[in-house]
Amino acid sequence: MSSAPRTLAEKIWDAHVVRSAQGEPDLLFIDLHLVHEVTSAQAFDGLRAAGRKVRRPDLTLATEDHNVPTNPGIGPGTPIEGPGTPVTDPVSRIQLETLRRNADEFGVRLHPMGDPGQGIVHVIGPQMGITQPGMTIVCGDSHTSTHGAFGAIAFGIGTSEVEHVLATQALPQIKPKTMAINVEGALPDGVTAKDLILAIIGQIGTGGGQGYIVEYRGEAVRNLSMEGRMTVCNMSIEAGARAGLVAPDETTFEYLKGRPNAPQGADWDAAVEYWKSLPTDEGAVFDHEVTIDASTLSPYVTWGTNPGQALPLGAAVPAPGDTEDPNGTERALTYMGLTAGTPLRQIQVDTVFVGSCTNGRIEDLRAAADVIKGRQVASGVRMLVVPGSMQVRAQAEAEGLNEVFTAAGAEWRSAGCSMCLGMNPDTLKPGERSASTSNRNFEGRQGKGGRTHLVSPAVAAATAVTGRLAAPADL
Ligand SMILES: CC(C)[C@H](C(=O)O)[C@@H](O)C(=O)O
Ligand code: SF4
Repeated sequence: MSSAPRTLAEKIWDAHVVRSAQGEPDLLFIDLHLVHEVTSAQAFDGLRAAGRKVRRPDLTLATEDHNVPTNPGIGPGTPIEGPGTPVTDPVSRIQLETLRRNADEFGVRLHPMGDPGQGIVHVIGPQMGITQPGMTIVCGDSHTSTHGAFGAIAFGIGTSEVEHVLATQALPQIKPKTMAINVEGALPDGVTAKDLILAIIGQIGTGGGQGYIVEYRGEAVRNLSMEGRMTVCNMSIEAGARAGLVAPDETTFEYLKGRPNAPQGADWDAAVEYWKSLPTDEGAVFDHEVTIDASTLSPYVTWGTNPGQALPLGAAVPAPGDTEDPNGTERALTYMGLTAGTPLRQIQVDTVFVGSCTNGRIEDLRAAADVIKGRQVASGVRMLVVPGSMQVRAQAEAEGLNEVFTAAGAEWRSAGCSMCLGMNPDTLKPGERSASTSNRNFEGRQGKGGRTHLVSPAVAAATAVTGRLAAPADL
């Protein structure tokens, strides 16, 4: 092996190449394959048709997340069909039934709706300690980049690739280029990981990461919790990046230690020693570098229909002529029903959603609860708080956060993707406007005709109180 300095991404990549040939993609070994109901059915069909088995069921984990309703009463044994099922949409039911049949037939572990281990695929991996530094992780889901927060190469794949990984536990991949995003200085008080990633995408654009694995570096990133790092890595894909990662450090080890699937005893010590060898070497060269001054940031919100259309909350809706893409801005403003020059703080919402794989973890719920505690959701506003997993839900309940939310007039729900996207009953009606802690504000994302402003959990909670886009400092 060469002794030239390497980046974190290059080290993980090199350690997983099982076959490399000039002019061909590398064949990578995959350490963890996550599966959900939306992108797996055809892959299992393909295996069945070819008479193949799942090569490594021990490295494969499935959950139900996109199609599950989040009615408060859902628990172990809640049926997905028959009288009394909360699953009313036939397509959702078929997808859930199919995943259950496939998991059973192919011997894949599955956390079904209502199971205490169930949750959004990108929330349960980390919470189980199954997501670890140095790994290669794939899932038929673009936000697989979330797991990069642990110093893993984690990326979304298509359904034919899902089939390939199920059959072989390997995947041919062209090596992406490397980019460093250096976030220097400290985030000011009240500025969160979500604001940081919205600011980054606002700066580099939704195509800015295309062709790259991004490593987030610098003081502000080092100071983020694991939850915050997951929020940042989660949205790498919204900047077009193949993956996003953060070097493992004491924060990572502290988070993992003692989790059910984390190594133990001597194995733990050996793992930590290996993980400590992963960070980018002094002198390693990235193909591209971007520097962000954290101290200049403030709470960010989106005004348009892609995550790059983000501005500080103190700004106003831009005029088409003031942007690089006047036509795109014009179209976004029309869809969003906004007028150029309107201060963002004057935008009124009728729905607030706290949840998703971006901001549905315990720390996110704590941040929202902190703001809403002792206050009331504004009249005419509906606030949904949806834990990213049943375990997050249980923990939040143990901390009394559910009572904080319900006392404020918010709805406390069961775990799932929920209003992040319109694949389950939690949707916006045409023309409704949300402040949402999720990651995509595309046209129709939260329901046909729905309008989405992406925000942090703290901004979501403050917005619920005032009924207009607001930060906690405004209350
Ligand atoms: C349904 C799934 C394929 C999709 C994705 O890949 O990201 C979804 O999770 C999303 O967030 O849009
Ligand atoms: S929470 Fe949203 S972004 Fe995350 S996996 Fe579900 S639908 Fe995709």
